[in-house]
Amino acid sequence: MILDGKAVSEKRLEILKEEIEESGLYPRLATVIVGEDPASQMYVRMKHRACERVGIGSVGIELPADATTERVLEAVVRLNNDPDINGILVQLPLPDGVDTTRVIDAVAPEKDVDGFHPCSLGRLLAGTPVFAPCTPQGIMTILDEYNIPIRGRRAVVVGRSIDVGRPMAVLLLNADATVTICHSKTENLEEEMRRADILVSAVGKAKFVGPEMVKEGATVIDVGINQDEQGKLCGDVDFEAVKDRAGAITPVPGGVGPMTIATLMENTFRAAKLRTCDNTVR
Ligand SMILES: NC(=O)C1=CN([C@@H]2O[C@H](COP(=O)(O)OP(=O)(O)OC[C@H]3O[C@@H](n4cnc5c(N)ncnc54)[C@H](OP(=O)(O)O)[C@@H]3O)[C@@H](O)[C@H]2O)C=CC1
Ligand SMILES: Nc1nc(=O)c2c([nH]1)NC[C@@H]1CN(c3ccc(C(=O)N[C@@H](CCC(=O)O)C(=O)O)cc3)C=[N+]21
Repeated sequence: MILDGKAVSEKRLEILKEEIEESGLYPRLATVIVGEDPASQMYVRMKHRACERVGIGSVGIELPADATTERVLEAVVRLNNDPDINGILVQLPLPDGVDTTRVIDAVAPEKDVDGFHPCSLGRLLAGTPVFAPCTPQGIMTILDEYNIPIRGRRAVVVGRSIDVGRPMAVLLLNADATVTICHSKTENLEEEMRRADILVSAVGKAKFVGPEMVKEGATVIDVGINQDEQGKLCGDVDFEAVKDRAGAITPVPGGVGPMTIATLMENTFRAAKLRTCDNTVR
């Protein structure tokens, strides 16, 4: 079975659009992009388009590639203090000269719709999440939409980044999976991966996952965004070789990627609601 993330994202965006309309709120997202990396510019454009579609206002702050950390922090602080802004997203990666940790830490936790602030990650770990990172949260939505059982199942996450691997493992743990996190120092990686009922690959290498790493019938979630030899967009999973062995699998494109953006919209609406109805964040 193909897990159609694109279709799930369309459905969720339609529901969200109605919810926003009914709420009478006008949520607003600010994006911050530093430099002119074409991929980052494309992602930010996609986010702004999604905002428009569901009735979220958006503003884009663009800073030059040679902006200092202080300059980026200044922009973030201004957005923190702007009562018209509910959500702040600093597009990653930042240029080498900018201290990414300081910038992420500067985002007001109640506006941290990306879920990368240590406060958001800590809450997730504590089991009381407010904003979970969009990519792994979007994956949980796909699993839920397709009724893939998680409780008691063995989940293996390959990758331990702050934005994907770690929060993915915690979300699966919070949903009662038995979770293993693998990374570049893992011994017997293939053996670990083959034990997975739910295998999530967030590595960033084309054709990283072959059929020999996948248990028959496993659910395979492909987070990777890579280019193949022809320069075509592809995931971490050798899709053609794995798809018949997997019980369910996400394609690239059309799998996890669209869910990341849909979840960002959901988080931004939640940020707007939080401000009007409670103050549990911070
Ligand atoms: N679809 C979407 O919405 C999104 C897709 N992505 C994509 O997902 C991929 C991963 O992103 P991200 O987590 O940010 O990337 P990072 O580069 O931050 O993390 C990659 C992880 O893979 C691990 N790794 C690298 N090589 C191996 C190996 N040979 N064996 C086992 N583990 C390995 C690394 O281990 P170690 O920690 O030891 O170095 C690291 O933990 C990328 O392709 C990215 O473009 C990212 C965000 C959103
Ligand atoms: N602060 C921050 N937050 C992020 O969430 C963030 C980020 N920085 N930096 C980069 C990564 C990457 N990312 C993707 C979003 C959508 C698709 C997506 O929609 N992809 C489409 C294909 C798009 C195409 O045609 O290239 C798909 O997979 O079907 C992919 C990747 C968010 N990221």
